[in-house]
Formats: sequence, C-alpha cells, structure tokens
Amino acid sequence: MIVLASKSASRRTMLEAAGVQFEARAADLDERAIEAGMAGARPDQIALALAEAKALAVTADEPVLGSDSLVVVGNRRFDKPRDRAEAAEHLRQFSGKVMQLHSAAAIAKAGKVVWSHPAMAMLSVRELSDDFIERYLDAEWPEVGYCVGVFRIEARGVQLFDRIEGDQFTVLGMPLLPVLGALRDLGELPQ
Ligand SMILES: Nc1nc2c(ncn2[C@H]2C[C@H](O)[C@@H](COP(=O)(O)OP(=O)(O)OP(=O)(O)O)O2)c(=O)[nH]1
Repeated sequence: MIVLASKSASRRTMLEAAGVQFEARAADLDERAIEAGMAGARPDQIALALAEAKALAVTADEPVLGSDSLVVVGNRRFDKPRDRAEAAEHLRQFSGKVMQLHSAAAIAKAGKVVWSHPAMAMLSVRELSDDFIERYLDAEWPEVGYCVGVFRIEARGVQLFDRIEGDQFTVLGMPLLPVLGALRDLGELPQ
C-alpha cells in the first residue's frame, strides 16, 4: 500500500487502472511559495521540486507518491485558468504553438525523498478559431479548469492538437511507467 499525495482525479484513475493499492491524501502546501523561491529554475526543476514537496508534505508509514504537472508555451508558464474567460485567453495564446507539458513524480519514505523523475511531452497545438474555442469550452468547461493546459486528452482536448510527442501518462499528469518501476524496486509491486 502507498499514499498518493494528490487530489488529482487523473492521477487516482491512472493508479487504479494500473492495479496499484493506494490511499489518496491531498498534500497541503503552498505551491506558489515554493515556486517563488525558485526564480530562474527550469520548468522540469520546478515540477520536480513540487512533486518532491508534495511527497514530503504527507506524513505516513507507507511510501508517499507526489506528482506535479506544468505547462510552458512560448517560454511562458501557464497556470490553470481561474475562469472560463481566462481559459479562452489561454487557448488563444496556445493556438499554433508547441506546448511543453512537464510532469514529474517523487516518492518519499520516512520523510526523505528516495526517488524522483521528471518527464516532458511536446504537444503541437493547431490553429484554433475563436468559434472552435467557444464550442470547445461549451463542452469542456468547467472540467478543464482543473487541468494544466486547459485540456483533458481523453476527452475533447484531443481536438486541440495535430501532433503529440511523449508518453501518454506524462500528458495525463504523471509519468506512470517510471513510477511503476520505482514501486517494483521498493517492493510495492511484484517484479
Ligand atoms: N483528466 C485529465 N487531467 C489532466 C490532463 N492533463 C493534466 N491533467 C490534470 C492532472 C492534474 O490533476 C492537473 C495538473 O495540476 P497539478 O499538478 O497542480 O495537480 P492538482 O492540483 O490537480 O493535484 P495535486 O497537486 O496532485 O493534488 O491536471 C488530461 O489530459 N486529462
């Protein structure tokens, strides 16, 4: 049994589908404060630091898994949109550009990080018309307000892209394949 330090439905779904026994407990931490202390850090370093902070934020006897995803488009970091209007604005900014989606994971045991892994996917956003953006948000808001990049790839988010390079789980919010390898190494999953 492990603890998933996350409120993320996508991360829970991934672990459930993979057959990992876990208990989910949200990590109570100020992500913005951690980031503020990392001026000049690369996006993969920020995602890794946040994943590690989440894994350390939950006290448990079992191994604690934390994960974080962030999106960079055109050298600008985009947080989750606060409302539908901001979601539309983000999508207009993404139109025709390449999105870097960084998803990192970390595992802590007895209050120490014992494993961590950064991963990145590159998603080419096609030219999005204003009409498409409105129809897309009619169908996908407010659900996509909880997702970095304003999309759920398993739903209509797939219509945003004409090319995706990278592992599907990294896109969904956590590099599951390396996580499963780490859990096997820790004896939490059968070899
Ligand atoms: N369903 C779905 N969710 C996605 C997709 N891409 C990203 N996400 C979600 C996974 C995470 O819940 C969220 C990334 O935001 P964060 O890394 O800040 O995690 P979140 O605040 O949701 O939960 P946590 O910090 O782990 O408690 O976006 C996708 O394609 N489909």
